[in-house]
Amino acid sequence: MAVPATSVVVLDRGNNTTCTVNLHGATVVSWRVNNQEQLFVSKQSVFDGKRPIRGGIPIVFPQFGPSNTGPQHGFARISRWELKKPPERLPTGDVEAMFQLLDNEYTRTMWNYPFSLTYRLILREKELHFNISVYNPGAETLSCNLLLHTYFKVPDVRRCQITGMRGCTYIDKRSPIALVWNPWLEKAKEIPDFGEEEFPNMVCVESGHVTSPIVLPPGTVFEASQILQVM
Ligand SMILES: O=P(O)(O)OC[C@H]1O[C@H](O)[C@H](O)[C@@H](O)[C@@H]1O
Repeated sequence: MAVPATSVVVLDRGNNTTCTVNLHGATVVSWRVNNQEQLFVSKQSVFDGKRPIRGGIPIVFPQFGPSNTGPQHGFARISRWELKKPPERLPTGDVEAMFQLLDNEYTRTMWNYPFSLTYRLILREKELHFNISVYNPGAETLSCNLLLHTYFKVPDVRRCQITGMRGCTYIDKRSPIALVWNPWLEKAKEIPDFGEEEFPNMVCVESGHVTSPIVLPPGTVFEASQILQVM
């Protein structure tokens, strides 16, 4: 049986509140709350099961940025993930699903370590909860980055305010926990899977562990979580 290049899993909470996950990268490609889309996906994004999806929430692992041995931002966003637990309604009415990525021949060519990544999503009435964990089942210590590269859909980035950064040191490009990115016009022109007229409609607020590596001794797990909420 032919396996489709990309396929999606939908968490449906009712009341036009849904979350759609593409198994290519376990990329959340849509989050609708009362039918209002919250995430940006470029019209130029290519769904060929090879390239990363340009938008939604790609998962950056095992490294942020370029690498000598593998693709930019790692292979998790271009690997096909398994659906570990299909969407299930919880007693609260919320909907939960789980995804998993294990090391395989392909990942071993770029990063020769065993690992298990587990991604758990819970869709609530106005919130989306993310839990992601990296487990090291091997005998060697692992060192990696992990980040959720969230592309928010906004009416006009030039009129956007991102709060909660007060007191943070501003470093152009990187910070240990949160990164804000928009290509703006010139860079947008250079990105093949991004329309140059689209930059006002998105802003990435990325949370993760990128400036220093996550160090995982054998048999240990690193867990991170993120909650998105519509006010
Ligand atoms: O084009 P990509 O590989 O998806 O990377 C998109 C962007 O990701 C991050 O936000 C980096 O800080 C940017 O430098 C990079 O351009």
